[in-house]
Amino acid sequence: MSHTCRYLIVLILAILLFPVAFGPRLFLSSLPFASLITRRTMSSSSAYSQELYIAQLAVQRASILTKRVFHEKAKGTVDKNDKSPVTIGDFGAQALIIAALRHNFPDDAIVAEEEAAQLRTDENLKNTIWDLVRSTKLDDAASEQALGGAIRDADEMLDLIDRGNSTGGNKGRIWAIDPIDGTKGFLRGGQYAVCLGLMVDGDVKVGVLGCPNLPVDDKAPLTADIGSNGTDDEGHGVLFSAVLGQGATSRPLAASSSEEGRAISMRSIPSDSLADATFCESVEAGHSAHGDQASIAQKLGITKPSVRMDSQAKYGSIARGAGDIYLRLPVKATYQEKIWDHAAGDLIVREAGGQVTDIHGNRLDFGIGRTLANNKGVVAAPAASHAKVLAAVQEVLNAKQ
Ligand SMILES: Nc1ncnc2c1ncn2[C@@H]1O[C@H](COP(=O)(O)OS(=O)(=O)O)[C@@H](OP(=O)(O)O)[C@H]1O
Ligand SMILES: [Mg+2]
Ligand SMILES: [Mg+2]
Ligand SMILES: [Mg+2]
Repeated sequence: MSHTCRYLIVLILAILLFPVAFGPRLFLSSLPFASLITRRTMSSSSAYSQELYIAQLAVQRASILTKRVFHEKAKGTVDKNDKSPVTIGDFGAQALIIAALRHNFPDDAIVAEEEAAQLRTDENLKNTIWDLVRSTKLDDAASEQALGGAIRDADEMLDLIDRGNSTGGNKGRIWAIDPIDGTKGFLRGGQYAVCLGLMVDGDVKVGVLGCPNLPVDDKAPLTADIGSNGTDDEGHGVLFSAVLGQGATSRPLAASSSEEGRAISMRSIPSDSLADATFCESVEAGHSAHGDQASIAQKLGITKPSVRMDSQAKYGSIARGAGDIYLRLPVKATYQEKIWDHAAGDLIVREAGGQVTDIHGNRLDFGIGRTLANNKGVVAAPAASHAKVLAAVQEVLNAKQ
């Protein structure tokens, strides 16, 4: 074998073995769009890793938009048919999340809270939202590219918002979006959450909650937070995530996508010492029955006052042990809870060691449409004490009949 031939063989072997010797991450990082490629390749080992990655980025980007609305804009509040408020932040965040999902998972169905009908007849409102949407981007260009980049024009934005009109069900892949959960809290400067969940055949597999006004610190004490906060300072903004069977995590909402989440878990409180527990409930008395909830707490020997906060921030807070129990007892027998108000939070709490059921003890059924028509109310607690909490719920409700 000639020298040249030997030299060529050594060179070819060196090229082939380089990635093995120095690790695929190093090799891939030398290619264009490196962070995107490494992220996709390296995280593909666990189930739903790509869905989680995109969902986290989409929620981060939408949260940037909602914070901009809070700080920079008149909120553009309009009343929906049911008299609940919706703001330019709700529409804009929904458009951005759906754009990211359509780019990455074009065949998936989407159930989202808002619709574009009002924007189609109000040019001013449409243009204000379009202005926000087209100018809201993630700082990191590779992450922005992973979400598919900019939406083409205002009309495409309206069509994207209306892509969230799936009827839901228990077949196939369906995303549930609440672009701003706790809109009233958002308007008050209190708690709100940007919520995204993926259901497959009716079962929630991935859940992500962006909570811009919760403390980053998982150990921060839970305080009733009914407004005037909206500080958005250094210590606020947390992203909760969970994948079925893989646990739940939290990380700063402003963190880069390469930052690993911290594992979170519910406090383990023995069912015979619930007196120390902290329970959370809605701020709005029209959304859950404060009186019944107070009676249940009393029955359980809970002495601390309830912590009232808006939105699925309640699920995130109990999942990281800042609180323990979330009670949402129906005010009106006819109200059907919406799947986007619970999908992400339900999974995050269960993956953190909790149990979530309705007042009858049934798991929430996300597979029958846009609402939880098979369920009434919500009872979320650490798995070991859920039965005791549920018994107290039923005693109080039965005594009323
Ligand atoms: N009557 C009734 N009963 C129960 N729930 C209702 C009711 N009406 C509205 N909603 C939904 O409540 C969502 C707000 O969540 P919370 O109740 O947890 O927060 S709040 O304290 O009331 O703001 C809120 O979500 P957003 O609209 O996304 O803010 C509503 O979907
Ligand atoms: Mg709403
Ligand atoms: Mg909601
Ligand atoms: Mg909402």
